[in-house]
Amino acid sequence: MTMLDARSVHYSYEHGVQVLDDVDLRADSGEVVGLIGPNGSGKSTLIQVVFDLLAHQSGTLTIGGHPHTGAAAKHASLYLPSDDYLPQFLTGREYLEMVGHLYGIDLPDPTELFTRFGMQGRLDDLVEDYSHGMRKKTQLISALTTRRPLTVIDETLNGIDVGSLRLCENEIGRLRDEGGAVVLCTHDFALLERLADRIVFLDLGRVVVDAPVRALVDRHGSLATLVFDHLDSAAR
Ligand SMILES: Nc1ncnc2c1ncn2[C@@H]1O[C@H](COP(=O)(O)OP(=O)(O)OP(=O)(O)O)[C@@H](O)[C@H]1O
Repeated sequence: MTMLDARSVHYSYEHGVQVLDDVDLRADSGEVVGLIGPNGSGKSTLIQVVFDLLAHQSGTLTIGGHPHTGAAAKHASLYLPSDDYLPQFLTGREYLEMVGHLYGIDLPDPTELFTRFGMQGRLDDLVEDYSHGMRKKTQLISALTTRRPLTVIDETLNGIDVGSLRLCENEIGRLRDEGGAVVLCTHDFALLERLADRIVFLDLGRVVVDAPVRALVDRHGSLATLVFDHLDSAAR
């Protein structure tokens, strides 16, 4: 089933420059899609349009078959932003409970995940005392406990230690194996070669590649080479 279906999306910020130009982004159940592109290519803008954080201007967007602006779409999806913002006045446990309330679900006890992510004993500390990496990991734990049909992770994996990254890879793989759709926006191409099924490569607000990872690696040798070749090419 197609969990995310964004078609012909255009977006311009107020100054009028077009940032997204006829962009399609699809993610199916049981699929990890890697969203890549140079700085400023429009990845975060696209994700924010998908999550109705920026008002959609043209194109069609559905999540789980529902219009992306409606409650059913919002209930089916979770977005982890690139920043590490969490409410400072809550503990990690309270934050996760709040996320559970927002979705109307009882989340499993996060103690074990906190321990596995190297944060044992910190669940009842205020978020304001967490390091940057701990905040990122708390955001990730919210995704791993709410287990929405669509999870979009915008550079949330940057800045976490290598052991936690390994754990995340395994857990995102498990989400996918259980039928979840995951969109992973990252500059970590090695991670995507290990984890992603398909790559969507945005450049200057347009999709320049949408293909299975295996085929791309077979053709170019690596995702990095694919990107370098494109950036050096006259086609740009
Ligand atoms: N709030 C805003 N107002 C005006 N222009 C913006 C705004 N946010 C982003 N842009 C512009 O939109 C373009 C796309 O930015 P966006 O953040 O979507 O790119 P990105 O691919 O996510 O980049 P990065 O890899 O650096 O995170 C850039 O030219 C950026 O300057």
